[in-house]
Amino acid sequence: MFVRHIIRIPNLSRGLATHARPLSAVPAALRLKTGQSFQGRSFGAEKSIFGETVFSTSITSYTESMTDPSYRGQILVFTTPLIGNYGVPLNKAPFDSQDVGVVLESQNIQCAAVIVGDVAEKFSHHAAVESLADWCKRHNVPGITGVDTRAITRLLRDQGTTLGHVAIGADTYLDAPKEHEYWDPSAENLVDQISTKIPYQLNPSGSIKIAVLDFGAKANILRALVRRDAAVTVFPWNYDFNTVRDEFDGLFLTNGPGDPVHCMEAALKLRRTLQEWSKPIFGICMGHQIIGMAAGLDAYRMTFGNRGHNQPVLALASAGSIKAGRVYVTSQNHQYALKLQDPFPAGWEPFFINCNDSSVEGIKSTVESGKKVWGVQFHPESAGGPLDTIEVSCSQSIFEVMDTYYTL
Ligand SMILES: NC(=O)CC[C@H](N)C(=O)O
Repeated sequence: MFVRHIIRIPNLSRGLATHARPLSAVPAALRLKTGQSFQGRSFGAEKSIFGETVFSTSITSYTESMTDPSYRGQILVFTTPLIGNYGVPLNKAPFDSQDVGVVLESQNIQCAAVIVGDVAEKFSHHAAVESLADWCKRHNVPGITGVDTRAITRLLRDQGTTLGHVAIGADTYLDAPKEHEYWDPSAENLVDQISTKIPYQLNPSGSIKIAVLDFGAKANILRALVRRDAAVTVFPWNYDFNTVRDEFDGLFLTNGPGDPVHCMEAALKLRRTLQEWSKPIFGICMGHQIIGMAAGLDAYRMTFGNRGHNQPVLALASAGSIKAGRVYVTSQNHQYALKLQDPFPAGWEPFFINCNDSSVEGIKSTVESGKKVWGVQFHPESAGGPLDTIEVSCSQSIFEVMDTYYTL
């Protein structure tokens, strides 16, 4: 009996530590436009790139963060020292009417590069099929390991998000780029590069019809809608929803990369929707910023933004299962925020506020306005991140907006 039991143990071998290919000793350096430089070793693609250097305080979910389209153009520094220890899963789900066909947040790695203190050369997870280094190599994304990410983070916290150059191999011996050579992703309309070009549908036989404006949607946002049996139609970010709005029960605006000012066109179209349409509208992150701009609020660039899965937000109003005065721990990834102005535009009120920096974390239409509109700066759909707001906040997404304000 005992022997038989032991013989079965190899079934568990997928969960045991797996050795990835040993890392190369190719030198690598992160050079910041402000002059500082950090030397380390290359992993992933041996290719030098430019980008905007940001840090994330998330402890897990490097695979979800790296495939989140909102990280496009960014050099992502992880403050957690050991990254890669559970490898990378096969990023494929059945591509059918229910799903966009991935298990992570999009098909590709979206960030421009990753910077880690110590990349794991061994990985261990039952779903892992490759190492972080091999995954980066396959996607032509460079990484640097062996740098003091704490020092980089302290710098970025003081001087703000900074343009950077990831130099690999021979490039590390060359002079740092001149100031004007640094590429600034926020000057481009990144949303236009990533948004779907043509409308498509998920779960067409769903019981409630939701239109989604795609600014660079994380897959889990679409899954969250389908899971609640929505028939989801995903439109390009600048599609004029006003031309089809009679066919829908609700409108959802997704997350997305870059400066929201490039999407002013969408905010202006939404302004008309807000004036003429009274069905529920809900937005996450970029979607929330677009709703705010349509309502007449300004968006501004924060010093270093908020990226991580441990951001506390205070609810200022009660609505649905949200209780005023409660703090919720949330997942975030943003550089811009809506300006807290006093008074708020007529018919609107702040909904959540960040406990660390007092930035606006949510807005909503007032009950008196008769509208049913919410936006949250954080990611209630939480992939990755704490599940706190999945249960208790507006993460019930547009459905909770609907439940809160009217019965379907
Ligand atoms: N995750 C997002 O949607 C981010 C929104 C916007 N690109 C920002 O950085 O603030």
